[in-house]
Amino acid sequence: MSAEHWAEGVDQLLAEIGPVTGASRVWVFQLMEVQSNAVVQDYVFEWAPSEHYRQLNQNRFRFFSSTLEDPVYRRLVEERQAGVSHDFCIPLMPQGPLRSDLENQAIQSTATVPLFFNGHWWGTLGIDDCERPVSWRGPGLDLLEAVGQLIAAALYRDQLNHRSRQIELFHTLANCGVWEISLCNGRLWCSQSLKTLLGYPEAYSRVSLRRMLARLHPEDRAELWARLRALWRIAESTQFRLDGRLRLANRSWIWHELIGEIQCNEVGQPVVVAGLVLDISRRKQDEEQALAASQLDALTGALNRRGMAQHLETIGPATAPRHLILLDIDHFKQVNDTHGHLVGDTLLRMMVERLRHELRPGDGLVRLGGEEFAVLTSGMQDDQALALAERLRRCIADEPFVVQMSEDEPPLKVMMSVSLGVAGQGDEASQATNQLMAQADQALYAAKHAGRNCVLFYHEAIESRAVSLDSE
Ligand SMILES: Nc1nc2c(ncn2[C@@H]2O[C@H](COP(=O)(O)OP(=O)(O)OP(=O)(O)O)[C@@H](O)[C@H]2O)c(=O)[nH]1
Repeated sequence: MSAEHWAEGVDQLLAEIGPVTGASRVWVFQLMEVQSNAVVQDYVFEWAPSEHYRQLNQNRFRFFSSTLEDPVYRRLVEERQAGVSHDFCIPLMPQGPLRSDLENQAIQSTATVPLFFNGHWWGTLGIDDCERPVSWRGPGLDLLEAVGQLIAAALYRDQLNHRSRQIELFHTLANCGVWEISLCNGRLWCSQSLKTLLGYPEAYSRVSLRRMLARLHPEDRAELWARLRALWRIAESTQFRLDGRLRLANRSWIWHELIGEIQCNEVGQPVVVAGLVLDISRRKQDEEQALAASQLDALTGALNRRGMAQHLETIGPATAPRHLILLDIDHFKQVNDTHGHLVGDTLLRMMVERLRHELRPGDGLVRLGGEEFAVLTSGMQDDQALALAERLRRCIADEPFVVQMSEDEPPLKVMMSVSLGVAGQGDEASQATNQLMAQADQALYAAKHAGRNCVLFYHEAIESRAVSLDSE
């Protein structure tokens, strides 16, 4: 009987034994509920040689309830629950409700076999003969019992198939695999979905633990061992979670969460480690994007102060001279006052674009706030940093910004300029960033003082400021 088409299989089976027995009807009732004074059943399968004998579609057999008030019927039910088969030749039955009920259905003889599933009475397989008052005991009942066992086996297989389909579906939907390692013999078992994920063919019999661990990123493998060793010492059933990168069939490293449980035997010895592997690449991507976004200025896309701290951490303690260029837009208030804040915002964005073009990928462009920016560079000599600052000044001042706010209005041409102060860390790699910032700020202040739209290096700034203070 095909387990995939369990119901069709039962229909076919009934249709095969029906003609062989010459019966008027072969049927299956499914038990719904045994109440204190009644049994509720449903008529679920039927074979009959002609329409005349059909009962399945009659409304009275839909979830029909049979009372247990009749002691004969009550005993019949108790015996069915105990797995007993029955056969009745109706004219030979004692008078009573059961006989009347069978006579009302024009049954002359009948045989029934209880169907068991998971140790419980699941339903009843029956055969009715409306023409012959014969005894079904012997080969007839034996055949019915064999068929009953086939149906129960098919039911069981169907449920197992159903469960394994559900589990595989769950694995697929949840993007997860299941594994289990026996600590007694080091054997690994893994689910079909995990094998597929790792690129093993469906029929592959066993993935070795060594191969599986080789798929885990070396850093994460070390972390896994450290965790397991720590848990080992506690020696009690306990769970752990670890984010790790798995190398998949396509050789890409994909973030997964390993959720495992150490199971101990009765004397507290770890015997099994089992768990799940969940694809968390989407979550990791979202986290990385959120982190990156939290380090960027929302208006211009330049780094914000948090991003600047991260950038400084990434380049580490400077091995090569590091420079900080502070840049402040000249008379930006006037720009806002003349053209409005929206135009001001657009100009800020366009300005950042222009500055980016002059920078190398490793340089950090930071919006410190308002119309003040910083550029962090490393690997340059003082004169190179000064030249870069000068290029930055020119890229803003030399060309007007063309702003098209709406299609109905002509484009605006806005000239802008910036003042810049540069400070260098020189060979003193230990110089703190805020000290560098303070020096660049002094240079910027001096550049503003010197008439704006110019670049001053920290030392020059001091001198020029001294000169200008002298002349004041
Ligand atoms: N459109 C716009 N304007 C901003 C933003 N942040 C700050 N500003 C404006 O930038 C202007 C800064 O003005 P000030 O500090 O007086 O400086 P300034 O007019 O550029 O003059 P100097 O720096 O002395 O050359 C103010 O009008 C702020 O409103 C922003 O995000 N968008």
